[in-house]
Amino acid sequence: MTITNKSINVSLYKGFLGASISVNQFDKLNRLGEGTYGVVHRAKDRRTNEIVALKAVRIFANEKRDGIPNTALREISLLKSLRHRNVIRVLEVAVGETQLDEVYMVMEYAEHDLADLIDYSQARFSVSEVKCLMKQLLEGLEYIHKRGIIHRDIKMSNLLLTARGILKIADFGLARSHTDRPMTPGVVTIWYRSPELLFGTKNYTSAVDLWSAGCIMGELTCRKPLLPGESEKQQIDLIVDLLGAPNERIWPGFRTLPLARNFRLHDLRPNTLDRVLRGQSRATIELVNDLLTYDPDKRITAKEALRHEYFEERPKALEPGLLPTFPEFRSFSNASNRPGSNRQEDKSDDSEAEPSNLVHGDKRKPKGTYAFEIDENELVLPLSGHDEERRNRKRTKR
Ligand SMILES: Nc1ncnc2c1ncn2[C@@H]1O[C@H](COP(=O)(O)OP(=O)(O)OP(=O)(O)O)[C@@H](O)[C@H]1O
Repeated sequence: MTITNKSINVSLYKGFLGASISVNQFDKLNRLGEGTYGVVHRAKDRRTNEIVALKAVRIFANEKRDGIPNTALREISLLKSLRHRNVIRVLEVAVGETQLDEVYMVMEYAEHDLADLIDYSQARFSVSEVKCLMKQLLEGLEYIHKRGIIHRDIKMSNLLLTARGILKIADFGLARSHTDRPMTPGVVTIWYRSPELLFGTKNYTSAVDLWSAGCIMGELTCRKPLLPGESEKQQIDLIVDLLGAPNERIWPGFRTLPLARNFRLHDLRPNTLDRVLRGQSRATIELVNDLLTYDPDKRITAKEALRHEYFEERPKALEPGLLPTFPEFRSFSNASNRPGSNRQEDKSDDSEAEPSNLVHGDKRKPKGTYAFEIDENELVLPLSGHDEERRNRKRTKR
């Protein structure tokens, strides 16, 4: 179904969304977070006692009059059609008891998002753990790209992680089926934004998600954001510092991009990725480089990346079930702050046989004591020193 209008009437959306149930079937437990398109709660399904994530789909006042905005419908219908282990599953759609324009997405629940794990638990992933996460991210991307869907907002906070180590790509609020129509630039969070978007292209492809994946891989590997720009200009400067300047030779057509003229790029800068990733294997540096290729047409695809030597060489990707768990984070996901994880420091020689610092299965108690109960509603905990970085990380579309 193609949606062309700004919104769709309530009378139509029921058929569009399929059968829906009342939101009263769910007990809200705690607030997980809030994105541009709505508040997300952890909730219990009264019928089954299953824990789910309940996302209220925000309907902006100006759109409310006409029914459900097509951005919401787009996300819901897209997600409902997707079935992949690494893509968050929409289980069903719930509506308000009396108001039909209150729409909630009932999603499978994932305990963490990677932004929180990095910011609050200061999770330090070993090589085989990073490989495990990257493999899952690329598998999810391969799946959606094969279906003509571009996510466009791949970032740490949109990568959820279940207690069983399964990475789930979430938040398709900005996703859109890939067509030949020009699309609006400026939609990927700036740290993970591809150069073609920064230079104002209107005809971008699924390659934008692979650039973001390169930034994620670099960040997980270096344990700090690779390109934490504060503005488009600074973002481009950081990219040029890291990779050297783009030019017509390595990126044919670059000069014709709408904003390319606005930037003075110094041609002689070398690519410094190997310096930034010092100590990593050649294959690691090569794959990040392939993902961070200026020319989107030459950028590696998800399918190709999965066949890269990086995944062949040792240490191999860990099985998801062997990823560390962060038990004290459970049920707190996305509260204002959280205690640290019970992971030990990464001693890491990345032995694939016995992954370090893991809390397999987990019977161990988290270190430290916490002055609150697990199922508290709307937890508000003290803020940590990571808040500035978190604010930036969470900062989104401009
Ligand atoms: N299925 C889920 N299970 C657990 N937590 C979730 C789930 N979906 C979303 N969340 C949490 O809720 C937060 C808000 O999610 P949402 O997708 O609405 O916005 P966002 O990605 O943070 O921001 P934006 O939509 O503006 O890019 C996420 O950061 C995530 O931690």
